[in-house]
Amino acid sequence: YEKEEGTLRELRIFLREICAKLARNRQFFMFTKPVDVQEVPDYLSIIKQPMDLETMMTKIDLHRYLCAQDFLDDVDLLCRNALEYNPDRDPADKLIRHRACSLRDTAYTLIKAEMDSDFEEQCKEISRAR
Ligand SMILES: CC(=O)c1nc(NC(=O)[C@H]2CNCCN2)sc1-c1cc(O)cc(O)c1
Repeated sequence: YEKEEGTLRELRIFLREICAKLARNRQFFMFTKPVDVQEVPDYLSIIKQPMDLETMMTKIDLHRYLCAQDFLDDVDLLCRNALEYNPDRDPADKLIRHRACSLRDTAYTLIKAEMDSDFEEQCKEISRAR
């Protein structure tokens, strides 16, 4: 059991570094904090499950991610929300869609490049057993 806790601790350290790296990228500034409903009043009428990088960092500390794919599921949600809220040919919409896709691709590439595949397998095994 202690070994499992060690594995999950290592996963949290790894995910914090990935999340911090994404949040440092100025291209992703609009995804770093929850959408401000003062600025974007109709947001919650369109997007039912908001997600952002600050919320994801908090979820790491709350032990809500038991494997890297759980984290990437929230990256996918963040990206889908941006595509849904910004569907038009309007250049502002296109730019936000492009940035959202770039964030998603960057997250997958960083994790695949820096994560041991059998480490992720161990995490998934722990996740399945709980
Ligand atoms: C994150 C997101 O999906 C988002 N989308 C926007 N879209 C628009 O403003 C498009 C919508 N169609 C008409 C032309 N404007 S603004 C915005 C946003 C940006 C921030 O800097 C902070 C924040 O909280 C939210």
